[in-house]
Amino acid sequence: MLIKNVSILQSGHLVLGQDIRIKEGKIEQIGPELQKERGDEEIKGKGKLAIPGLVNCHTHLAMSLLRGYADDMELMPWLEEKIWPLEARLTEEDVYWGVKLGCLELIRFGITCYNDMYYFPDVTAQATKEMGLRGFISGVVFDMKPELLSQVEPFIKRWKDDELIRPAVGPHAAYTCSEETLLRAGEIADRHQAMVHMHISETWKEVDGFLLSRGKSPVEYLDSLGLLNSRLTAIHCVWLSEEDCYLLEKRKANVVSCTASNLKLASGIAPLNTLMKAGVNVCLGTDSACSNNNLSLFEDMKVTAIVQKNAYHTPAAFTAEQIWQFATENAYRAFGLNNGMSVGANADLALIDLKKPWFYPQSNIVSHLVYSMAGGVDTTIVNGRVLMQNGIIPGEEEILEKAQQRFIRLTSED
Ligand SMILES: C[C@H]1O[C@@H](n2cnc3c(N)ncnc32)[C@H](O)[C@@H]1O
Ligand SMILES: [Zn+2]
Repeated sequence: MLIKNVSILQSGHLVLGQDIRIKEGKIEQIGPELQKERGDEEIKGKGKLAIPGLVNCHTHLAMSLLRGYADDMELMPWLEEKIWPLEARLTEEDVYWGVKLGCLELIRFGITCYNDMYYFPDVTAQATKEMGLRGFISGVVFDMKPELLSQVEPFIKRWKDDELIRPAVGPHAAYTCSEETLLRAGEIADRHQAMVHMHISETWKEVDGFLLSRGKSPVEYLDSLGLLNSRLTAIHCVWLSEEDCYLLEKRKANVVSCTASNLKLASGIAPLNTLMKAGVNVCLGTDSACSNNNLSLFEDMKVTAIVQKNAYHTPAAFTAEQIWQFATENAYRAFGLNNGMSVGANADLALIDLKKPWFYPQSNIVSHLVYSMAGGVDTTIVNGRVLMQNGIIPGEEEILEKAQQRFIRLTSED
């Protein structure tokens, strides 16, 4: 495949007139006027910017079915009164179509890889594979459904050799898993060198509860169980002490901020500047479409930037370049992905139409991507396969209809 005459970013500057050759899922060559080889499919890149795909580092993709279902509530009543009762009725088919609906949205926002935690992880993995995205999929584990713990290792074994799916372990949170469950989840992950995906210190009530009952913050408690390491994605981390930040750095854990979701649930604002100063690898996730309520990292990049500036009382707290790194390079580091606009990297790319008013005047493009971007991308490619071209995703109509039907079935008993 040859993407012709496209613009790319080099050290933040726009370089026009580049061709990108993709072979066997990798970027093989980048440069001006590459020769078309026989059988090369050609994609017209004129007027477009090619970016390395974004990574959404925290999702519950199937919850796209519940968009708009429970707004304007705090986390625990939201979970206990609305979400968990409804999830008790979820079937595999609901998850299948919910994930596909979520994949459509990821593709439209130039996200080529995502980190998910949910029920029926085999179904999530299967639907993701059919949609063509790269996914780190964790089977959720908590004590409300004790059978989940024994299901996670067989799930990892079934998917561990897949090209695009990386199975992982998702202990839901320290407040929903016993010490025993957390230790078992950690052992399974260690045995398979799998990632661990966990909600940590999301609300003040959670942290306060741990300080009172154990005399430790959730981060300190999880460290005492050996769960903090470079294979951990610590989601939310809103209520951290400075000591927590340094401990996360010492253990090389990755922190994923879900700024919009945290704001919408009124959970608070994560101390990202303090984490950055401590040297922690910070990434971004949307959380689910039921608490965000979309899966756009462009929106989360902007919200994160402007909220952090206010939290630290200075617009200098974060630059557009730093925020852009959260959604790209930092995420690639967290998941060990060889992504980027370079030869040999995974051909996980998105093309963005630059002929839009929000990209003019064409000056500081990274600033435009973080602060001005509206709408979605034009074309999305994962592992060298085109998932959307010029805004068209094959099969989209059916997925939208099926998602509507599943939602009606799910909520008919409410
Ligand atoms: C995987 C499990 O996590 C729940 N879930 C969804 N969003 C959040 C959140 N912000 N915090 C904690 N749990 C959440 C899902 O509803 C599901 O029960
Ligand atoms: Zn979550």
